[in-house]
Amino acid sequence: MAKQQDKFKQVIAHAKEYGYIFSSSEIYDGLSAVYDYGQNGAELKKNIKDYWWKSMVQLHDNIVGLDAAILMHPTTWKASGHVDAFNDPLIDNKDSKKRYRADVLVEDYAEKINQKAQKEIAKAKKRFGDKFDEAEFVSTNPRVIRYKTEEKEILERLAKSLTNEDLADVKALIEELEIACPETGSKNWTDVKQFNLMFGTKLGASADSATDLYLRPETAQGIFVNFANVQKTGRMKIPFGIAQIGKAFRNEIVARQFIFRQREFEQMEMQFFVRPGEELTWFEKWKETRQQWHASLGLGEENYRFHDHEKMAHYANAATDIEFNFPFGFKELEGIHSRTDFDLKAHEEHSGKKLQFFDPEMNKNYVPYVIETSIGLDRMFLAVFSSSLQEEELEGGTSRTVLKLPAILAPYKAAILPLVKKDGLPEIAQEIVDDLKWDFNITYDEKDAVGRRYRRQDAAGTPFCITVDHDTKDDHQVTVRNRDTMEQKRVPIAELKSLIQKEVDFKTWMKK
Ligand SMILES: Nc1ncnc2c1ncn2[C@@H]1O[C@H](COP(=O)(O)OP(=O)(O)OP(=O)(O)O)[C@@H](O)[C@H]1O
Repeated sequence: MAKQQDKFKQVIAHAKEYGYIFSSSEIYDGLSAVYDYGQNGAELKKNIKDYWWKSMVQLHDNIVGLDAAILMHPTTWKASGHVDAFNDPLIDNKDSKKRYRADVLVEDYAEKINQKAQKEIAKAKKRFGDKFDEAEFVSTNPRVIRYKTEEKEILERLAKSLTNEDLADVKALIEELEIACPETGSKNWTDVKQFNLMFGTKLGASADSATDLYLRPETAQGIFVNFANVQKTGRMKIPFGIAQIGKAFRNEIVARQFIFRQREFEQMEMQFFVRPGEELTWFEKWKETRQQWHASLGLGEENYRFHDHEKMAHYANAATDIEFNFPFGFKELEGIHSRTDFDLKAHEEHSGKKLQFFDPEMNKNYVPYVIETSIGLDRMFLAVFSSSLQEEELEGGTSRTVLKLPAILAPYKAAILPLVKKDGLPEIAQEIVDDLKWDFNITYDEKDAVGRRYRRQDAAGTPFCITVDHDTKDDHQVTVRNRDTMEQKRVPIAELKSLIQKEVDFKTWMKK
C-alpha cells in the first residue's frame, strides 16, 4: 500500500515537472478536481484521441463521427433519466464535516477485507512455491473463505439497498460495520441523501427570462438526439455507429485520485445501433474489439481485467467495465453497455419525433438497440502515463527515470541534439529539425552535456535522441539512441524519416 502511494505521488510530481499536467488556476491555489494539460500533456492527449478516433471512424466504414454541443435542450436530461436518477448517495460526518459517497465508504471497507484474503493467498504462494494450487487453496482455507464470504455479503447487501433506493439501509450498513471517517475516525454520521451530479447553468441574460440548463454529464445524449440526422444525411444502414469525443461535467461528491475522477473531463464514446435481438452478439464483439485496441498499445495484459456488472443501470441489459491497474489499484477505465432501445424510445416520447430505422431486409420500422463503448480520455491518459513511468537500475549502481510511452502516443517522436553548441553542429541539427518537422513533432535541445539531455528526454518520454557530432559533417550520419534499450547506432540523415515512421506507423501498432 505504502509502495502504491509512493508510486502515485511520483506519477503526480512527474506529470507536473515534465509539463504534462498542472492544477487548474494554480496561481490561485488551484480548483479542486480540475486540471490543465501542459505542453506535453496536450500532445499526449491529442495522440490518444487520434488513436481512438482512427480506430473507430477511419477503420470502420459503418462508423461516422459527430461533434455535438455541450449545452443541450433541458428536456434531453428529463428523457435520459439524468434529472431524476443521476444521483450518488452521500453522507456527511457530523464531527469532521467531511462529505463522502456512502457506497464508496462501504466498497472501500469491503476492499480491505479482500486485501486480507489476498495477503493470505500471497503468503501461501510463497510458502508452497511451484506446488501451490490457488483455486484449491481459496476454496479450502477457512480464513480465506471467511474473508471472501464477508466481502461478498457486504457488497450484495449494498447493491440490494442501492437498487431498492433504501438509503436507510445503506446508513445501517455503515453503522453495523462501524465504518469511521477516514480522516478523523469519527463514527457520527448524518443520514444518507441522494445528490444530483449535474452542473446547472443559465441560458440568456436576464434573470427572469433565463432558462435553466445543464452542462452535459455524458456525451452519449448528443449522439442519440442526432440519430435521425446522421442516419438520413449519411444514408447509414443498421448496423452502424456514431463516435464522439468531448467534454462532460459531473459535480462529483468526492473528487480524488488526480485526473481519475474530475469534475470536468473528456469522454470518447461510440454508440453502435443494431437490430433488436442482436444486441448481445454485438456486445460480445465490441468487448473483444475494445480489448484488442487496448492490447495493441502494449501497456501489459496483466494490467487489465473485465468486470461484468450484476447491478445494471436502469437502461442496460448487459454491462462490463474494462478495469486498469492504476497506481491505486484496479479501477474502471472504460464501460461497455448494452443500452437497449431505452434512450431512443425516451427521446421519441419526449420530443414526439420518430427515431426509427426502416430495415429493407425485414421490411419494417423499428427503434434500434444500442451498444455503447465509453472510455474516459483522462483515465486513459493516466493509464498510459502511470504504467509507462519506470525507475530503472543501471549498471554501475546508477538509475534512470524513463517514461516508456508507446512511441505512437509520445508527444515528441525525436529530440535533435548537437553534441556541442559550436563548430556548425547546431546549424546541421536545425536543418534536420526543419526537414523532419513536416512529418513528426520534433524537439531541439542544445543545453547541458549530452548525457544529461538523454536523461531529460528519457523522463519526458521521447522515443529517439538524434545526436549530431563532428563526424556528421563528413559522413552525413548521426547517432540515434533508443529510449527503451539505450542502444545507439549510426544512421544516414537521409534515413531518419523512414526510421521514425516505422516506429509510429498506425497500421503496425493496430495489428500488434
Ligand atoms: N469524474 C470522472 N472523471 C474522469 N473520467 C470519468 C469520470 N466519470 C466517468 N469517467 C469516464 O467516463 C467513462 C464512462 O462514464 P460512466 O458513466 O460509465 O462512468 P461511471 O460508471 O459513472 O464511472 P465511476 O463509476 O468511476 O464514477 C468511465 O468509464 C470513465 O472512464
